[in-house]
Amino acid sequence: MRYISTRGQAPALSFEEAMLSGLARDGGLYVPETIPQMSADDIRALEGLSYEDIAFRVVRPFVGDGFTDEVFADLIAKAYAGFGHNARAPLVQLAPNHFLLELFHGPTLAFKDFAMQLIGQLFQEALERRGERVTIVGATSGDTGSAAIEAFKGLDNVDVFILYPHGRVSEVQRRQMTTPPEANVHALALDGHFDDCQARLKDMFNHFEFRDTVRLAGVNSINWARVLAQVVYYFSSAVSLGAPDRTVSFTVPTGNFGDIFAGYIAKRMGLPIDRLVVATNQNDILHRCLTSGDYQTSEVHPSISPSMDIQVSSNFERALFDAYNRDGGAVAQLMDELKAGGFNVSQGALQALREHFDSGRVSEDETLDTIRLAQATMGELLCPHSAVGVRVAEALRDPKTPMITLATAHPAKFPDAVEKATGIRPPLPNRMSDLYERAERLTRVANDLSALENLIQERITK
Ligand SMILES: Cc1ncc(COP(=O)(O)O)c(C=O)c1O
Ligand SMILES: N[C@@H](CCOP(=O)(O)O)C(=O)O
Repeated sequence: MRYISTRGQAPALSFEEAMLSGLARDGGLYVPETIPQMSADDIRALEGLSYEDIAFRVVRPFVGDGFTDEVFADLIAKAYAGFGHNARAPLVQLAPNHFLLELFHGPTLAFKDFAMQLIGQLFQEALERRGERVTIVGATSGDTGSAAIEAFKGLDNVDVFILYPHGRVSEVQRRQMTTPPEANVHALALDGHFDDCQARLKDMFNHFEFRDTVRLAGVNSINWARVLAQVVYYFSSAVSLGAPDRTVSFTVPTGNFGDIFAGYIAKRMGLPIDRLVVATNQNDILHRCLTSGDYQTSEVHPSISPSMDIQVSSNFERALFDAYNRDGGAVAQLMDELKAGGFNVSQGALQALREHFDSGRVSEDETLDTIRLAQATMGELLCPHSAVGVRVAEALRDPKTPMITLATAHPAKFPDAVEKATGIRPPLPNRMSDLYERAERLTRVANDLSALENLIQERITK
């Protein structure tokens, strides 16, 4: 299995090389050259298997021979052992034919743990075998950062630097990043918003001297392994509702487009998915683009679903690559236009995107109202991101097709919004109930590439 860049100029890599590299050297994102297929019988055979066994069967064909079957199965087992629910990703029924996929039972209470716990294991195994060390730099609007720190803290062959937008993440998210005492963890509070963090991260990848000196690696969803690990719960949930003999749809609270792109990969592999619905908050560039074809960035407006306060949606590039018939030159040109503010998707490509994706946008008041209603009518406490998903799903779903809405974070990560809507302040699980008493450690940083690079080089634990 080889991986190629969405901009068509970087060399093709193996799974392990693509995982350890992160961004391709032409600025593009790695995608598999071909998508492995699962037949209806292959999918039917997943019924009744554990989450770990499903993960093995879904992910294994993408990985190639870098890991033996035995080692790979062992790494999957270790990745999910710390989850607080036996099913790992349980389904809860919200209404007739509307289900909530709870993805917040991992160690940091957000869906990011599904991928981050697995790639933490894969990185460790690959780095030890190669005798290498890496510097991970991540950009976060709150959840990727905490999940990455949890997965990589204390490892000898990794330093992990997380850039988060100062003042724009929830207190729980910030404390999850700033309280781990391990010396290889560095929480950097950047003056700017998430898009600035992500842009500086990409600048570091495109600055080859720095990239090679620190042996830069990325664990954002620019890393293909992150997206791949998220494909699994599309299979596990659809199968438990009757796939492949029953078609389902998904609604996904969306920011960087990584999670919903994983659903698209599941569909391309053969999972019978009807619609993939993009649900955005007031930062609605994806909804505007899927509606009009116009992908124009504008100011980021802080919201009560802060993890989705994103305007430059990184993985949309992967979807565009397919929509433009895998023409890397066309994608590179769009990404150049994006630097000047935006681009227009061609009619053909827009039609190709609409074959799979629908979209909806939710205001702040509607988000609060949905949290309130879900609690009042179903006793279900939703985090604001999940509420955005539920609202859009209810508006757009076809009552005859089961709709699965992804619940991407635990309500206790966003207690202010949940309390405002319901009067209930959701408590943190026992294992992190002392989070507010732990000492914090962070560094304020300017939105300045060379200052950031210098700081990282000084801080790397040798
Ligand atoms: C809780 C939560 N929901 C939804 C999203 C959006 O996911 P994606 O960026 O993969 O579209 C994020 C951030 O990524 C998140 O942290
Ligand atoms: N919402 C994310 C933003 C980064 O997304 P990623 O999936 O590309 O890592 C976050 O919580 O950090």
